[in-house]
Amino acid sequence: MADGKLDRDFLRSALALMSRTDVDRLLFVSDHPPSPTEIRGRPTKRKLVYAVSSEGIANQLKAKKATAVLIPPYDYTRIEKIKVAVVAAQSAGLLKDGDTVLALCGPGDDRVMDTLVKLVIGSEDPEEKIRVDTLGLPPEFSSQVVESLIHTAMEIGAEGYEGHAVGTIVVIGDSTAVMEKSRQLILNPFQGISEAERNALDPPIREAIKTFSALDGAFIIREDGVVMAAGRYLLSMSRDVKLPMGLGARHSAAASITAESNAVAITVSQTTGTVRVFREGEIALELRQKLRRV
Ligand SMILES: Nc1ncnc2c1ncn2[C@@H]1O[C@H](COP(=O)(O)OP(=O)(O)OP(=O)(O)O)[C@@H](O)[C@H]1O
Repeated sequence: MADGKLDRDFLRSALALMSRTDVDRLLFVSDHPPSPTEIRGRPTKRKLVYAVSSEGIANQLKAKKATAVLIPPYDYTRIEKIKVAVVAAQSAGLLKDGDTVLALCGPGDDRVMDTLVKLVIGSEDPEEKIRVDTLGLPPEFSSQVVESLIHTAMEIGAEGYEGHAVGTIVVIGDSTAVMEKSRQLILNPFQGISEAERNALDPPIREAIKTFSALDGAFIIREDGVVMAAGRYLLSMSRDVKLPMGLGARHSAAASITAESNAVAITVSQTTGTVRVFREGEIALELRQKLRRV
């Protein structure tokens, strides 16, 4: 049976592994950072990256010269939380291909850490269950745009719209081709708004995306975050896609558009709330929810 001492020893052992030269980063995925006494004197604390779900905690850590990234505050499984934290750290430029990362997290509110995962960024090993590396975005993409839209998708999956589960597709990049391969289903709510005022990097625009996710059709977004349209029906029906059984028209349309263009598509399943990122006709990242709130 676990007791407090075992938990403390587990944490200490994980922190001790950080000092190995073949470990590049330790991702500490929790809103409860270890106490200063646990960290004090560890020469390798610069390898520590905290992934926290509140801006307040992130700011406190940054004030202490620690490195912190923000992840959405939803109750995902441990592995999903680690995946999101890795995406956030990658997008902040804290991880690079080939880095060996240890990620620590726990269940629920993460007071007790009980899971330690080792992963290599960019590894193609099919045995590796965490495939965040395969996102491998082309250089024209802003990882900040993609990451913030993944977070928005997770919020849509967790919260829905006014208590109802909703699903949606967000297509990012290669927007001229994507517009050609889609048609308008409803009036485009973003039409007539200047480019500067419809960028998904702005929180109010992401809020608008959450609201409009209740409408039918897909969002089309340029690499730099400018929202080109909402309510688009994707016309692509590529045979060149790999989809697991059980996924329907929405996921197939998202996979197809990425097979037929250089775009990336993020889907939120209305049925399960699962967020998937598609690239080149395949799922590159899958984030399942532990508990649905709607
Ligand atoms: N080609 C398309 N372009 C844009 N939206 C689409 C397209 N095809 C389907 N959808 C949207 O997906 C919705 C759900 O379709 P379906 O149930 O077949 O998808 P699914 O892949 O099983 O996804 P979910 O898990 O959300 O149910 C449709 O009502 C429609 O709003």
